[in-house]
Amino acid sequence: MTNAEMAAADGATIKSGAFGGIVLMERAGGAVADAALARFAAAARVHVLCGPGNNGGDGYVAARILAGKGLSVRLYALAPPKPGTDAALAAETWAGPVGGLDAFAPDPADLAIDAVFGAGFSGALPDPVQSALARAVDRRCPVLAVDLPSGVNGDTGQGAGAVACAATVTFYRRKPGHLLYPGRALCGETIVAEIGVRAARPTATFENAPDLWRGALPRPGADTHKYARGAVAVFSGPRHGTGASRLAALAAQRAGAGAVTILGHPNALDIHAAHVTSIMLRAWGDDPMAALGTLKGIGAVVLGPGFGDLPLARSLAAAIVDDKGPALVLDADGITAFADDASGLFDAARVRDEPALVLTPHAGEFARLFPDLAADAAAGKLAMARAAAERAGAVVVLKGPDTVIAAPDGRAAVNANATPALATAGSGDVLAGAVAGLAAQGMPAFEAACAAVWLHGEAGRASGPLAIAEDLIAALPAHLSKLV
Ligand SMILES: NC(=O)C1=CN([C@@H]2O[C@H](COP(=O)(O)OP(=O)(O)OC[C@H]3O[C@@H](n4cnc5c(N)ncnc54)[C@H](O)[C@@H]3O)[C@@H](O)[C@H]2O)[C@@H](O)CC1
Ligand SMILES: Nc1ncnc2c1ncn2[C@@H]1O[C@H](COP(=O)(O)OP(=O)(O)O)[C@@H](O)[C@H]1O
Ligand SMILES: [K+]
Repeated sequence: MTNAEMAAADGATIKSGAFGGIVLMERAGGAVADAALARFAAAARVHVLCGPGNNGGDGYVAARILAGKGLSVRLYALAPPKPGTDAALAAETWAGPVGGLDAFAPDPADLAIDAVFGAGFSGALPDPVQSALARAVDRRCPVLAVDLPSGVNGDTGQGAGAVACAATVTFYRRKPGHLLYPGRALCGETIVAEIGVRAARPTATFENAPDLWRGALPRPGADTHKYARGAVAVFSGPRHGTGASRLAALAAQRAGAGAVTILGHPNALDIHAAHVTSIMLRAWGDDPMAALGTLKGIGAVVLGPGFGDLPLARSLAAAIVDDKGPALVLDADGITAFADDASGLFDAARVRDEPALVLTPHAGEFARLFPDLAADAAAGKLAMARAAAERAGAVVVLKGPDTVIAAPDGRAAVNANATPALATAGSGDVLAGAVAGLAAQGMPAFEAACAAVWLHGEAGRASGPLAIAEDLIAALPAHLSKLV
């Protein structure tokens, strides 16, 4: 849930009359105290740092409960809570002294509870907060964050001045800032406490996980045949650049596509012929555009990996999208080909009722295609991908350690199962092929992209830290077959 979605859920829960905000705050503070007792019961002292908002309110509650359990608790406030708020009510229940943040002097055997800022924070961390948090790090005192490490923006994961916490207790649902970097790394272990919030309405933001797309996975009927099981075409690069397209083609097969064809110049196909067996090869001869005539019956096309010829990539992609042809996964050179002007491609893509274009940029490619969106770094990766998807009429897979998948209808998922094992040449080609393989089997583009990103992450985990792209392909089916 984004901050706004969470605030709406909190508000709706309170408005429903079941219980007031102070009850939610008591439960939130109680969950923080539980986490402190479960993980840091041996702490010599517990230092609770409180801000002026409701995040601070949770801190006052936790401090009271922990003191009641016999722990040695000290409390420091950046500023008193605003009168009339739940936080002010919570602060009244704290009977002990309240120091300023400058009095906070932690030791390694202590625990610090960071209840300075949570979902309501934006902008830059005030100096006294930054220096207090830095003291905890310098003094090797573990920090337990309430909702978010102070300074981390719940919507973007950005957090200048925020420090790495041992654990973070958040409420009801994780926020994008718990999954997007650097926030994800700063949170440490993330604990989600229920506290009784009820969702106001369906949300559009998800952690990418099988529940989101399992129902759309292809399940071939008994009467299927190889073309009905999904036909994919992959455009080859030139003679000395065939590997990337082969990786994509193999990944499409391993994602279950029944018939995969590599299209290319005869020179390039000679090289492919020495490598592949069940993949079909089709030469385009002197007129590459004639290859488009062979796309009849094809469900999804991959264009871009190792392709090389940017003007040709541009012509082919534009023709496929203009003709309302098969789903098109545009990757690598296919994206770069539209760096100067993608508006025609996007106009054609937006005409479709259901998105049939999938763009799979890494950050550098994204900046080529959407320079204005990339320039507004403060907006964060989630907002960037959403804006790009809407503009392009495409599913946008903005890759990286925290890949975001966004659809033109506003849905977006943040992926959290990838490991650095995926940072290996050809890994993106495998992903592009897997998206096409699933899309060709009839999965809607957003679900196909989410599923492929997740399966790619699982394949990386299963293949160990030294995986190469070929290993990822081999590891795709095990994870897919567990889900169908
Ligand atoms: N009913 C609710 O809404 C619940 C809220 N909860 C807690 O409430 C938190 C959200 O509370 P709030 O909305 O009050 O927000 P926060 O407590 O996160 O922060 C808001 C306060 O910080 C100030 N602030 C924001 N940015 C600042 C900056 N750059 N420099 C200096 N001051 C800044 C604001 O003026 C405001 O006083 C959640 O993170 C969670 O911990 C929980 O108690 C559960 C229930
Ligand atoms: N540090 C990382 N942690 C997790 N996943 C990563 C990391 N770095 C890259 N990836 C993933 O690896 C893939 C790399 O794709 P790409 O940059 O297109 O590489 P290539 O062009 O070599 O195939 C993407 O799916 C990306 O999300
Ligand atoms: K906090």
